[in-house]
Amino acid sequence: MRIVAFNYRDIPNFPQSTVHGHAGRLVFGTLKGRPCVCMQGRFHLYEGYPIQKITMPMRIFKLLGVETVILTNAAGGLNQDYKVGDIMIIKDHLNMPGFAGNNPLAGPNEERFGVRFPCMSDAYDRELQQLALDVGLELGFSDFLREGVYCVLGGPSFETIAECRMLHKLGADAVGMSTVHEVIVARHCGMRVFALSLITNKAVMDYDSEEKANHEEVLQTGKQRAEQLERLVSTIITRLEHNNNFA
Ligand SMILES: O=P(O)(O)O[C@H]1O[C@H](CO)[C@@H](O)[C@H]1O
Ligand code: HPA
Repeated sequence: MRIVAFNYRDIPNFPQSTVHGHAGRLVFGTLKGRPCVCMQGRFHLYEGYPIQKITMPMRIFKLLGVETVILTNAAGGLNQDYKVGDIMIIKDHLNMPGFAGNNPLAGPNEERFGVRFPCMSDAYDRELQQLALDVGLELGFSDFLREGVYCVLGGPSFETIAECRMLHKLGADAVGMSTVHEVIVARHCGMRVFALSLITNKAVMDYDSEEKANHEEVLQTGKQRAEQLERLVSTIITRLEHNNNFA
């Protein structure tokens, strides 16, 4: 397989990755014969970037002709049935920064990308969710494959116990600091979206608990499930309709 990779620092106006574990490269290649572009590292609000900068890659992908975006993230499990290592197909989201007016589409609307008031009730493509469930079953992943609601916060501090309890009551199954802004911009410009959370740690919900959320555990769980996540995503891609480019 031939790949061509660009360091983010060599791409004019591209943000830089500042998070440990994010390589900071844009990689072009083929996955099982399908052309794709892959971000090795994304951007977060807590890095200090304006929300429009965080999501700029989505519009670049649109201009490159990408039709389907596949997003993955690490997240803390709020749903008490979830275990560390579970993979959650995201079926919906809670956009907490958005409640406070921090939405990547705020400001003048870019009409060449999409409408002023885009619908978000269909943000996560239902056919792709079903495809992921089918592929998960085939691969023998059903025991650790879930479907749920992802909630984004600004970070970088992890949540307090009271915050975790509140988010769970509001209907969130997992919490993280990314993805939702990218989804909003990708949907605004009409790309299909599929997203997965790897439950890297359990959100602490109990004052008697000795557990503490930490980035090392997040990275470690990511490494442990990397191979299965790769198989799941690459098999999903092979089943996408022909001529469907993706990021
Ligand atoms: O959402 P991704 O980028 O996968 O990473 C998650 O893990 C980091 C915290 O450990 C935060 O960046 C959080 O958003
Ligand atoms: N909270 C927020 N973001 C996260 C977590 C968490 O517990 N785990 C990985 N990213």
